[in-house]
Amino acid sequence: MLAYFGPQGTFTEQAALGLGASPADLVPFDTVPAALAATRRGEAEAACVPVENSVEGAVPATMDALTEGEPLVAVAETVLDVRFSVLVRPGGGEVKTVASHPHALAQVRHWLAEHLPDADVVATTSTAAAARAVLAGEFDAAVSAPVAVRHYPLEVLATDVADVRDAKTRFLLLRRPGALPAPTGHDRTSVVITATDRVGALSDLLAELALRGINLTRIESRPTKGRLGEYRFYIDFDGHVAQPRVGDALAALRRHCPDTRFLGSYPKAEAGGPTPGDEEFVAAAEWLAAVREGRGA
Ligand SMILES: O=C(O)C(=O)C[C@]1(C(=O)O)C=C[C@@H](O)C=C1
Repeated sequence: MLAYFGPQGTFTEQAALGLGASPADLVPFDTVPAALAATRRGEAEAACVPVENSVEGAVPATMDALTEGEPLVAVAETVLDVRFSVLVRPGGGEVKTVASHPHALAQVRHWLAEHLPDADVVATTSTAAAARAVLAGEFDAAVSAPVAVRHYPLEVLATDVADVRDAKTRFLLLRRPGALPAPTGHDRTSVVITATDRVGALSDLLAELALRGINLTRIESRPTKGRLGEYRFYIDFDGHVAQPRVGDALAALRRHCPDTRFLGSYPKAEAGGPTPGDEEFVAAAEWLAAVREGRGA
């Protein structure tokens, strides 16, 4: 069973299918924490959840759920283009209320102001939950994934709705810790670190990556929910932990901050340049071994 952030017809369902899940294996959960909890309990083999959007940024529910509870690690990612359809009940009258996931609403703010200026905007747990609620008569219109209309007998009021062209959302496939995906040469590593409160703490962490020629691809912070001013940093960087330079960097991060959680090394969805090779790291380790054994200098 593969858990995903549902119900049927979410972007996340499409992401899970794009990652090779078979439709018969997919089981929807109404929230990201619920999909991850089913995976932690072993009821689901893996969970597919949204992690960040190019317009609205990180999905806080996913970030928090990744640090609360037993560790899960990402084994794959995928990126989807995000454009919405606005769905209404067939023959439905005036649109007085429009519903969707907060991330979706944030991506169509201008469109709503122009086309449905008088409608009340209501947040739902997901874009597909909004479509389901429109069908049930709770709201008049839903901002949904285009595929939602295949699952819910609604009418399409508008297609291709997006304030920002080329908006994209990134999704992760997460499992309980186990064998890591093999390095491909185009990988990403994710960690979450609770930085200690001292001068230069974050700069020291980032320097460990820079010193080893590792490209930082994302950094986000979330409060620890403990003391005001105490943060967790979600850091993504190029490379796979199996590579000497990346493994070295990860150990250094862990030395700085014992509260470091590994969130996975997995192939990148979008091809970038290959991660720099590790030849000089391997050569230096061999040289050091020789020095220690009295074979070299
Ligand atoms: O509600 C959905 O359809 C989702 O899969 C969630 C989500 C998100 O969390 O950003 C995914 C893609 C879109 O950016 C809007 C909503």
